[in-house]
Amino acid sequence: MDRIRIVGGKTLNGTIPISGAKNAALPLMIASLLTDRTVTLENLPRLADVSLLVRILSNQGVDYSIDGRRHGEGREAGQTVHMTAREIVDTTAPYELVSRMRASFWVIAPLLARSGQARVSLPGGCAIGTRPVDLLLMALERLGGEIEIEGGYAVAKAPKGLRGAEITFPKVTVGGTHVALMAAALAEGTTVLHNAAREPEVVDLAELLNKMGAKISGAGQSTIEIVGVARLNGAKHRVLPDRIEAGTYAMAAAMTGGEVFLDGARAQDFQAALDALAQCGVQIESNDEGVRVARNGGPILPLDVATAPFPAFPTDLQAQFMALMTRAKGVSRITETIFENRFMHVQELARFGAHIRLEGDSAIVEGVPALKGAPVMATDLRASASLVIAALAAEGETMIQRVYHLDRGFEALERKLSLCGAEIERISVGG
Ligand SMILES: CC(=O)N[C@H]1[C@@H](OP(=O)(O)OP(=O)(O)OC[C@H]2O[C@@H](n3ccc(=O)[nH]c3=O)[C@H](O)[C@@H]2O)O[C@H](CO)[C@@H](O)[C@@H]1O
Ligand SMILES: C=C(OP(=O)(O)O)C(=O)O
Repeated sequence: MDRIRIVGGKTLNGTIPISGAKNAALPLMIASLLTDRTVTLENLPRLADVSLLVRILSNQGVDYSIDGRRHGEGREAGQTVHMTAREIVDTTAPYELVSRMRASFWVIAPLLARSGQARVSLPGGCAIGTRPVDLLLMALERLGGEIEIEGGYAVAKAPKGLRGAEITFPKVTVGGTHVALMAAALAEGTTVLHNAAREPEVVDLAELLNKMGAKISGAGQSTIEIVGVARLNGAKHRVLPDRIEAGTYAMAAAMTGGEVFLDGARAQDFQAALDALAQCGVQIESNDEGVRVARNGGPILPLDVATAPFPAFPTDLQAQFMALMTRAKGVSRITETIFENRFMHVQELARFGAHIRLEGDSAIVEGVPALKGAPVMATDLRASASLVIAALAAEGETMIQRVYHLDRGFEALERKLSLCGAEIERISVGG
């Protein structure tokens, strides 16, 4: 199992190319099941989750080819994938694969919409809470799906096809919104989603679906209207830049000091996080090309933040921000409102000498003058990123174990950071 070794204390300076977003790439790939024509996705990140989803989709009948390799000056070019599901050969998505990744459960929507049936294992994913799928199933049932849970699988049928409906989500759900968009795109009649997720990844999926011939309006707002169509076509689409990757490197640069340009990042996609950094004393500038983040000498100021659905501060940057606050000049309170168990990083950050105590859904972080390197263990994807950020600023050596969590969502992390001056290497253990 690989480990990552970091010797802290170097400032970060340079340019970091931002990859395509994992959380956009996954639903975009799944949308290829909705048509017998070719869906081409550019700027696909090289991530473990993407490879796993390719395996799941190919079981279901998606033929794929991938091209595009690294080019020029150390920049990532992203990959281009062509996906064609001429026919659905298997409407089952098995436990062995779906239990490893939350988003793969979303295949239930295109399978049901296109084939009238689906049998999909209940999902897995990061251990950050119970993560039920009741709202996803509620949306499909509102559209006419009949669903039972049998042997750990959601077994869905739509013998009379799907039909448009009014769907009100009692809670904002990204996955629920993705599933409803895909199913409603091929339903008969009009669907209106109320209290839909407004995340940029939802907008990206709606854009692809519209290029495929869907009639979706309002994506990015709380109310989305979908006029169903009988069939969808192929299309070409570029995966949007990863706002969580960009936010993570912004926090890394804020932590170490220095100046980093996040090449390709779109400030509007993570404005709440950039605003928080600005309040912590970090200089932020953005333009059409990307976002510049700098902290030259001044202290890190403490700040209270609470996670909430977009456009508020994202839960996927909570752990990274907590790492930054461990070095702030004062006390900050970080409140997690999305997932009930997303504080696994607290006990690992304590190994660096951080002072953090939990009070219900909040972490109270008392900044310390210095962190010290330590052996630590990654517990989930974004928690792992928080350990990298702490290690970059800690005195001495840190060894991070279980880095397969990082490989789910950060493309070429060591390379991107070392090109900016970090002392970081991957140690492959056992070949
Ligand atoms: C692959 C992907 O895009 N993952 C993201 C997606 O996850 P995901 O789509 O799983 O997250 P949701 O937005 O659905 O979850 C939000 C909240 O709703 C709850 N809920 C959700 C569905 C449901 O049927 N019932 C229910 O109660 C969840 O437990 C959670 O408390 O959005 C999360 C919130 O921004 C991010 O942290 C994840 O990185
Ligand atoms: C929680 C995450 O991913 P997933 O929903 O795939 O578990 C994440 O991207 O931070």
